[in-house]
Amino acid sequence: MSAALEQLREIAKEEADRSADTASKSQDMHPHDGGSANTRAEERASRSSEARHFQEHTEERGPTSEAPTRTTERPTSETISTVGPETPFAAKTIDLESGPIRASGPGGPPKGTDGNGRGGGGGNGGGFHKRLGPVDFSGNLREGLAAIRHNLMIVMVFTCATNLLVLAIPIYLFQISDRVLTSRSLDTLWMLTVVIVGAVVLNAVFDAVRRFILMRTAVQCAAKLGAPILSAAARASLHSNGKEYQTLGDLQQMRAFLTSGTLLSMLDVPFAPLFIFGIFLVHPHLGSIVIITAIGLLVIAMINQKLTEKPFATANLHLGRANVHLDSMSRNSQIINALAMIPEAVQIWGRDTAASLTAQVRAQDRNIVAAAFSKAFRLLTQVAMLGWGAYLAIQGEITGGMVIAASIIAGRALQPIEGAIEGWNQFSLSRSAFARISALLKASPLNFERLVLPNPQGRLDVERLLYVPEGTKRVVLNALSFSLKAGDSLAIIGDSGAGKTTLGKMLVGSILPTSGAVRLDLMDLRNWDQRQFGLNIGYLPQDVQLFPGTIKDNIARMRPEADDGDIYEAARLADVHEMIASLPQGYETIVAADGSPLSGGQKQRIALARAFFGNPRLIVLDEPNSNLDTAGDAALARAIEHAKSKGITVVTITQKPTILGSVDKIMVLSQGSIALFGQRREVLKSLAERSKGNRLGGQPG
Ligand SMILES: Nc1ncnc2c1ncn2[C@@H]1O[C@H](COP(=O)(O)OP(=O)(O)OP(=O)(O)O)[C@@H](O)[C@H]1O
Repeated sequence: MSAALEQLREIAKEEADRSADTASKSQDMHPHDGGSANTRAEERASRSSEARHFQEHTEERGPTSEAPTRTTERPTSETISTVGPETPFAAKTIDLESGPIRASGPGGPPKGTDGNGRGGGGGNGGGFHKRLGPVDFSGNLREGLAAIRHNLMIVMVFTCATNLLVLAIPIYLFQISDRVLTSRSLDTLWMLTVVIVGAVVLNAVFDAVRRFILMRTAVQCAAKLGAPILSAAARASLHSNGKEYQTLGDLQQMRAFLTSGTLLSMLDVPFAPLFIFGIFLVHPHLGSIVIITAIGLLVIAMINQKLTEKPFATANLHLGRANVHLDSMSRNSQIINALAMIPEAVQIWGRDTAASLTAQVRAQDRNIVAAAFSKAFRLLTQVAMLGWGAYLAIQGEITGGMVIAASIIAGRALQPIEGAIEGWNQFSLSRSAFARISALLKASPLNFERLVLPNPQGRLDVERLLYVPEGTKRVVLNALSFSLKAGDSLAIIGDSGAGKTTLGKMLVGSILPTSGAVRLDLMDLRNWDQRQFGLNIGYLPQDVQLFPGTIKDNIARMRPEADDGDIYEAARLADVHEMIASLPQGYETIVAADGSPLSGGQKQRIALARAFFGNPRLIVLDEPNSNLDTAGDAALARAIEHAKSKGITVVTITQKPTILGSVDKIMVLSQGSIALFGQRREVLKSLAERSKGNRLGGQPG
């Protein structure tokens, strides 16, 4: 056991002596206090017999390494909790009394409920939270798709018009060479010219209109799906390393595709057969030349796709790594500068960037060669069309005007085919991007609307909690079971790596157990409406991060509609008002992403106020005093007292013994299992006895 625990045992011993003293004094002082004195004596007797039983039980079982098993048994005051594998302490639940509680008192909703189903900030344990409106990401996706489809249909009408109008030029050329030049009629020339100019202008306008519509469609799509994607990604990242956030990049990819030339080419492709059919009507030989060219272009594109697929994938992989590294550099810029790590950091980024660029160059080289081939192939087609057309004209099978018109129409038929083929890669990337967006939005647990429950009172039940991180075989938390009544305060202590932080995260639902359950007011955290749950809890993580913004914003959890009174109340509850008042800009002090200009301890205390904001019913504080001085420690103790007086359930994870004086219960966690759990005095006494026993036995603690 660590020095910290040794220190704890000393405190425990002192506390045990003190309490024994007080008990005997109180007995002396109330010799005739019949009923209550007897009851207290009985209680003590029962506790000491329980302690003996605990000792015997421990000796019988000794340390075990049994695998965690699931049970439906609920912990009661008599329940003895599971013993963890090879724990230095035998496990014993000294006090797990906690009966079911009612969500609201008999006389209607408790204080703090406005009776209208609102409450937002938590209220005084009753009432219903304010809904933000139903979340329906699948609906958002459907709406986004419907908007795209609707706009694409309008664009298709304009595409149809532009494809017909594009025939104006070949028809003009055909008419000039075969009619105007032979008849030498200026009137016909004027009339034709006026009609064609009108057609060309109209064509340009229609083309612009369809581009306008596509551009707005892309914006509409991003506006409709951006927020749902970010919300769903934030939720999904709970189970991963945050890769879901990249789905926002997928939306960018989709947006780029919607405004790209590739989409326009694809919309034009259905008209290509019509043009080719027209050329066949002019002469089957010319039509065949166009068909052969289209097939040739397709073959070149397929070969290109095959040759560039791998290097493009490699380039993206390395680019992703370089970006991750860049992100980490920007977050750790201070340490990079302080430890003179800039050359190494740049070198790591440079290695991935160079690998990405090398692969890109390889892919682009092949792309350029393929593009040159298709361009040459298309130009040679024009030559073939004109040459073979001239031959056919000499043979008298077609006119000169027909040759020129067929050549222009061939160009128009091949252009979208070539564009679509060239952009196929972009199309397939966008299709995969859309599939990822769709999967993320449809599978998001935020879609499932939960029953709106009364705001919790703060009862916490942890049942057979097992946590084995994904991809590992390490049992971090092993069959933990305990209960806290609303308003209880618990300190979790234990060696470094015992699993305290992991348990804290599980109590606030930021990681989910492999099996077992954490229940707030009897409801499994997984079944709480997430917003309602978040509004009713407070959490101070070990690694405190503040958001860029004012202190006021940070305490109010960045809620723009937060009430000034609630912010002050949170600061007062966390005992930080005085500290904030001493800052030159007070609550309006702007905090940067790295927390400056606040010190580590000040940051921690602002985060404490954030945890208290909105009158939560459960607060989990992970090492809240790791950066605090004596004054900060005292303020924290007062904050816990405030919370107790407000009936807030507080769980404090700590390595420092100073906080123990302010809590009702203590849990000693060892190697992922509960070694001791119970009323503060009992646990401290037990620790003291153990320490004494170990000293007498000459064993190390
Ligand atoms: N995702 C994970 N993958 C693998 N191991 C993990 C994971 N999360 C936690 N652990 C391991 O579980 C153990 C408990 O970690 P945890 O952070 O909960 O300890 P702790 O008691 O809070 O320690 P400290 O007091 O030093 O903060 C550690 O050994 C840690 O390496």
